[in-house]
Amino acid sequence: MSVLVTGAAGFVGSHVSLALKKRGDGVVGIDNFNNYYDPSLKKARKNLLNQNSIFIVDGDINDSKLLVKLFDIARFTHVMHLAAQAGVRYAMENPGSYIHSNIAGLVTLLEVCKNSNPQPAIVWASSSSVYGLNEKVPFSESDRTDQPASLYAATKKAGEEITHTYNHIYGLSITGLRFFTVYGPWGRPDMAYFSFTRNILQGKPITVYRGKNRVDLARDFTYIDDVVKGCIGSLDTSGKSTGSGGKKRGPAPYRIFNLGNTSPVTVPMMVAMLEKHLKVKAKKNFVVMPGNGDVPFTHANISSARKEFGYKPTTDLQTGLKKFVKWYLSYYGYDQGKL
Ligand SMILES: NC(=O)c1ccc[n+]([C@@H]2O[C@H](COP(=O)([O-])OP(=O)(O)OC[C@H]3O[C@@H](n4cnc5c(N)ncnc54)[C@H](O)[C@@H]3O)[C@@H](O)[C@H]2O)c1
Ligand SMILES: O=C(O)[C@H]1O[C@H](OP(=O)(O)OP(=O)(O)OC[C@H]2O[C@@H](n3ccc(=O)[nH]c3=O)[C@H](O)[C@@H]2O)[C@H](O)[C@@H](O)[C@H]1O
Repeated sequence: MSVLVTGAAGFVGSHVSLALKKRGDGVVGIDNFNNYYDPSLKKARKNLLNQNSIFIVDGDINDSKLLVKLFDIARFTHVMHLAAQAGVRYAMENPGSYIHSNIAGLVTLLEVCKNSNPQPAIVWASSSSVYGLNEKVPFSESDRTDQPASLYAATKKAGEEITHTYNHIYGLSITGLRFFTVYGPWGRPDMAYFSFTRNILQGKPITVYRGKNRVDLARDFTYIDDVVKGCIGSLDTSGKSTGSGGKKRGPAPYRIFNLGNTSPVTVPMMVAMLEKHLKVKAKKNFVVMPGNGDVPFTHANISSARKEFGYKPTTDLQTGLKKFVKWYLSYYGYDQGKL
């Protein structure tokens, strides 16, 4: 297959690009290298991809002319759409960036896909955050998703509805993947496991959020290699888009899958694992979860993805964090000035 990976200099995008290339697929990346977190980490991921003969175009998914050019040259059969403004809490600081990338950028990309020939099949990243404050766990794809707790979640939910209309009207094959708190080597510095590691090594305190009545928060942390397998399984089973030149010729698949780990771990337990691997005790400040878009827990039911493409996560949090810490120390050393 010939795949356009958007957000290829990002955490998940860089891993998926490398895995696709490794098995022989054609891969072209696009990323705008924004400074939501340290762009030098994105550049380092780009260098790694370049060394593996993957080219990343420096551009924005809102640039339709650039996208049309890329589609004309590469005639993509698939799009792995991972470019987005991620992060739950940052939405209160910079709401516009979520609209720019997750809504406007998505529509620009879909418009270009709808008009191209061949019309690609699209697999894109939604989020576990669409389950909002649902209390029934594990979360299944058919559960309600109309009560988002953050603007980030609202834009991902909107993405699910927007992609549905492009499937319905133009016959685009669409697969939305609800990732659950993905972690691992080359990860995102804004995420808790990563920023906690940095602070612990620097001897700085970490803030651990808790629910009311001191209830611990929990996440269905999912290791990057498992998520990559899920992305590739989705691409391989995505079927064909059934339109061309903007005209639908028949029904195309519209699918949504949870890609989680099915074994939630509390945040204090995650911190204890980091302490063990770093061999340093954390200075923990427990704070009641501020009303900033966080949800108390996540837990995926993954039976749909298992049935459809054999998705089966194999890395538990303890093992995955060990691999993350090993990477972190080799990348940053003990010179914490880089972050
Ligand atoms: N990592 C997780 O825990 C997690 C969980 C659920 C969903 N997701 C989703 O998975 C996808 C990948 O997440 P990630 O963790 O790799 O995040 P990331 O921030 O590392 O990667 C996203 C990349 O997209 C790029 N980008 C953002 N806006 C762009 C635009 N307008 N044009 C071009 N490039 C743009 C960024 O520069 C970044 O490199 C995102 O859609 C995210 O919302 C991630
Ligand atoms: O699956 C998703 O859909 C989302 O996954 C991820 O969000 P979250 O699960 O919120 O990850 P993350 O920030 O690492 O916080 C982890 C835990 O640490 C707690 N947390 C966080 C920060 C802090 O300072 N203290 C703290 O206790 C915090 O309360 C939480 O309980 C992605 O970032 C996001 O892009 C989105 O896609």
